Amino acid sequence: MSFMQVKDLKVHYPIRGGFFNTVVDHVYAVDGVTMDFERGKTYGLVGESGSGKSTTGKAIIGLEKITSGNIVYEGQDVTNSRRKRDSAYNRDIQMIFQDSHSSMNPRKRVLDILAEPIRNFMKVTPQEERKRINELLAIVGMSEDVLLKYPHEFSGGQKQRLGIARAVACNPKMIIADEPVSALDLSVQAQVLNFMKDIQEQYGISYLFISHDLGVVRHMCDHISIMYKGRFVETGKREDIYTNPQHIYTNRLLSAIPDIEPETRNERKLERQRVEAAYREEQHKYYDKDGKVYPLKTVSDTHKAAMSEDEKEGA
Ligand SMILES: Nc1ncnc2c1ncn2[C@@H]1O[C@H](COP(=O)(O)OP(=O)(O)OP(=O)(O)O)[C@@H](O)[C@H]1O
Repeated sequence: MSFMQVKDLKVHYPIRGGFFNTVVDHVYAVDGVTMDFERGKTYGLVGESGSGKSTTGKAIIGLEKITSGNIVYEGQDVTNSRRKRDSAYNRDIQMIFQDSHSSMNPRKRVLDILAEPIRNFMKVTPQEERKRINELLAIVGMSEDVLLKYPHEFSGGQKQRLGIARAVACNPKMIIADEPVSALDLSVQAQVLNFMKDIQEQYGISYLFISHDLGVVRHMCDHISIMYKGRFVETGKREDIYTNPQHIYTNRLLSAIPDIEPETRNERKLERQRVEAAYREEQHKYYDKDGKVYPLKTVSDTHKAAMSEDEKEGA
């Protein structure tokens, strides 16, 4: 049963121009997308750069103005109340970004970064606030020493964990994760993704997981929409998207995933080496009109050979 629906969401940015700076056109960044979110599940939003994924996430949380469409949360239309600072919706729906560093105030210590959402949304005593901060530290597996540190003192993976701790501070129902691991090394990516999954299992959080990478999404998502130029070209369960993609664009994204099975990877590597070797060899050959092969060393040799053939013909 879904707890939140996004219906026919559109975000169009006006393009201004001309002498009077009037609206001459629009960027149709999001052009009519519909989504259903279920408790404890992960909804993947995948597409190439510029397809409208981030704008969708930001529009849902209230960081972008919606042109038309609706967001219904637990039966209430919240389309216009998303920007109210203290609304239940804003407490329940949180967002984490690719670059957690720039989403944290560099002049604030971890203590204040974690305390901020608690003060905004929980209305608790200072003792309760401190208790919650300690709980958050336990969730991310960090000691109290980190509380007096600043964001720049942490590695990328640690910062992303802190970003997640901040997002879960007020027991959200859903986290919108916009490319949460794409700035991290591969090994750290896996740690952060597993951490997100653990939190989901423990607290029943739903994710809207935004990524350009179908390989990463495969590990995380139950349901996936493929976005292209502001629209969904395909939506379905994870298994269906991976085993039976319907749209050519989905196929293209799938073919970009490096294979993770070691044997297949090895076979692919050998095949690639064979193709590359054959290609290199071809580059050093010149075929005349009758299919006779001449060895060539450089590209200019190719021209010379071709020219001499022409000269011969002209003679
Ligand atoms: N404030 C804005 N004004 C005008 N156009 C914008 C604005 N923000 C985004 N766009 C355009 O909207 C389209 C969708 O951008 P968006 O950032 O949502 O894509 P994306 O799929 O998240 O890509 P990326 O992964 O590169 O962020 C792009 O063409 C982008 O240039």
